[in-house]
Amino acid sequence: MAQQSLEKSKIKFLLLEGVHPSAVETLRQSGYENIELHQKALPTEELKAAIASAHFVGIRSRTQLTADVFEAAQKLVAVGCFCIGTNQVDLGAATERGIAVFNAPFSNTRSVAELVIAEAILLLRGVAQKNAAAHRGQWQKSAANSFEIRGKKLGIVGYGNIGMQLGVIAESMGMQVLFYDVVNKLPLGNARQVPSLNQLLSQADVVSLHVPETASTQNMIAAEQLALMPAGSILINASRGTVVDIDALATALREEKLSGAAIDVFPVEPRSNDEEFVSPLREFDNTILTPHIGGSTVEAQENIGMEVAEKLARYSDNGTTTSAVNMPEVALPEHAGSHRLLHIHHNVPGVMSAINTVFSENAINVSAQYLQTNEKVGYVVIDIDADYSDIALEKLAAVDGTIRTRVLF
Ligand SMILES: NC(=O)C1=CN([C@@H]2O[C@H](COP(=O)(O)OP(=O)(O)OC[C@H]3O[C@@H](n4cnc5c(N)ncnc54)[C@H](O)[C@@H]3O)[C@@H](O)[C@H]2O)C=CC1
Ligand SMILES: O=C(O)C(=O)COP(=O)(O)O
Repeated sequence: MAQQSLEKSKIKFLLLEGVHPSAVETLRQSGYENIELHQKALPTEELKAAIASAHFVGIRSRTQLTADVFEAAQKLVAVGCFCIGTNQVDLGAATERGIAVFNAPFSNTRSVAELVIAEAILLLRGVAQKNAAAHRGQWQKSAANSFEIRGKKLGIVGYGNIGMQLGVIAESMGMQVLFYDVVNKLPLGNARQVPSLNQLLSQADVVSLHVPETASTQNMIAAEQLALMPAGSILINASRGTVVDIDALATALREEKLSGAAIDVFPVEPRSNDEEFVSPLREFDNTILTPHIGGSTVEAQENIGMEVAEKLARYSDNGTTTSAVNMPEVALPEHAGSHRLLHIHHNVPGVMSAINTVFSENAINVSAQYLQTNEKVGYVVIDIDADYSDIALEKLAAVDGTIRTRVLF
């Protein structure tokens, strides 16, 4: 597919799921006015209709961008996930179509870590069930089974940006921090990496999950793993709903194996605030259930809005892919005075030499060239004299292995 440079007024941004107004403000400051905003995720058919004319789409965790949806999105250049997780996007399908996907890898980590600390304190004090009882008129003043977090062991599964931040805060409050991760990680403070999930589960008073949704994390915590946890321990999940077998967790709570749980993400989540929340966990007073709000703070959403909108605007303006999750990363200078060709191709032998032949055979002078590849895709950016960009775009689009070309004026 070859795309001509468009005037900014013609470039359409479709922003879904109530992304923060800071995103709109950032896009406007970059000169983009054609912005369609929706406060909710759209049902699939409406999504396909809206995305058909969009060059950029902004989503959060709810909107599923499947291959089928991408098929309807023939003009789409890039996706902005205004969140951390990108599991809701079929990244393979996006890459095959040369659609860059961006996210906000840091902006809501602190919000998640703070929520987890709060939940650990509330659950160790039995506040969830005492609060529920008080709402029913029962007065449960007692110190039985009520503990400080100081000195307790926190087991973090997935020691990435959130897990590490959580560990630092927990340690400053006197907790001992253990973590399990598939990668060897530098432990911050006095945290200690343990070699297996089972070792972590068998000794932690509080287990908190911070892994992404992948095949390896699917039902990572099921009956067998719950059985390893010490009696009276606590499970917190603010990662993805697929990581915990929710029926097994319900059984562990019913059998009073765990003294409580805090769950923010669910295998099936309501599509909007108007839909009923259905879960086997609703019956348990000692379980804090939150509607996927780990990253939903004013601070996080405002920062995410600016961060992801800036990435989309930069990619639109000059082709920069810094921090794209599915494309080779290229940080580009401005290209005043020249036209810029962007070429995304399958990373197979012969494509670069065919591209260079286009310029040598047509006597087109290249003023700058930038290339990055990952195992699947190559991304080359070529600045040339304005007079030659039409012919170069046409010839580049015909090179074998081309996924997408675009020219920027
Ligand atoms: N509840 C909410 O609102 C939010 C939920 N999240 C979720 O939290 C997840 C984690 O976020 P970050 O810490 O920023 O991600 P990250 O990518 O920085 O860290 C994830 C860590 O998990 C590890 N990991 C991956 N597979 C593993 C496995 N099978 N076993 C053990 N460790 C494994 C990785 O090596 C990495 O260290 C996100 O992917 C997202 O799904 C993120 C933000 C808000
Ligand atoms: O950042 C993430 O991965 C989250 O889960 C937050 O999702 P949200 O933007 O609140 O739909």
